[in-house]
Amino acid sequence: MPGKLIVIDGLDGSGKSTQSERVAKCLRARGEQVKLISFPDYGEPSSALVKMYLGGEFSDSPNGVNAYAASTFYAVDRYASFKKFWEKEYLSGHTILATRYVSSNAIHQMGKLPRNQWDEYLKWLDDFEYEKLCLPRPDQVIFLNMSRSVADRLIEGRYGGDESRKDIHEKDRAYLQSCQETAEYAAKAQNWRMICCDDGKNPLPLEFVTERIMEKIESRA
Ligand SMILES: Cc1cn([C@H]2C[C@H](O)[C@@H](COP(=O)(O)OP(=O)(O)O)O2)c(=O)[nH]c1=O
Repeated sequence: MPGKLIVIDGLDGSGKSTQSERVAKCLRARGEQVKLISFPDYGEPSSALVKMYLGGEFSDSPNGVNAYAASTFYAVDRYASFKKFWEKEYLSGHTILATRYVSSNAIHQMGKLPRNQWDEYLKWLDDFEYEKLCLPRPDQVIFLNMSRSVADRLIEGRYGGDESRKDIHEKDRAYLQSCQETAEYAAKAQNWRMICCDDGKNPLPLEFVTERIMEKIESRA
């Protein structure tokens, strides 16, 4: 029997990786066999097109690469990761905890399209990644919701003010702002669980957010 696939997603700078590691620890402490995966899979050659895109080799602006083209770069990277690194564990009942997944395409690519094409895009994405590529559907998507201003500060801290280290998404504030809107739209359409991660000024304590995530995971059934 396949295991569980739980996705932790969120906007850039929302603390996904930190929380995924903390949640993996909690699940392991409960005796679950957990494999932690993360997308893009930067350490693997399958992420080459994603790196070219984020590095600005196709265009300086996210909008210079259309939503469908960019989505396929990420989807192919996911496919390679699934086949090489977690298909067996997933099929033999392990819990797979993914930092970002198909949901990230909805959040970060859909906004390149006019709003009246968002439903069509979500339908295409679902069909392409889950039906055609046969990637497993998540049992649960948990979205870490962090105000743009707080996330921006965390991103700045990460790069120490060095603009050149940011990818084309991180450099574009208007684009990042539009991702908040697409995330809220997709979360509603696809029944993601939203967790608020800041008090409007500062991030909430890590332990508090981890507890909220664990509550969502436990109340899944
Ligand atoms: C996994 C994934 C990421 N993305 C975007 C989100 C990010 O802006 C960018 C790189 O992801 P990531 O390195 O996770 O960004 P960060 O560490 O800043 O949170 O790629 C997609 O557009 N589609 C996807 O499927």
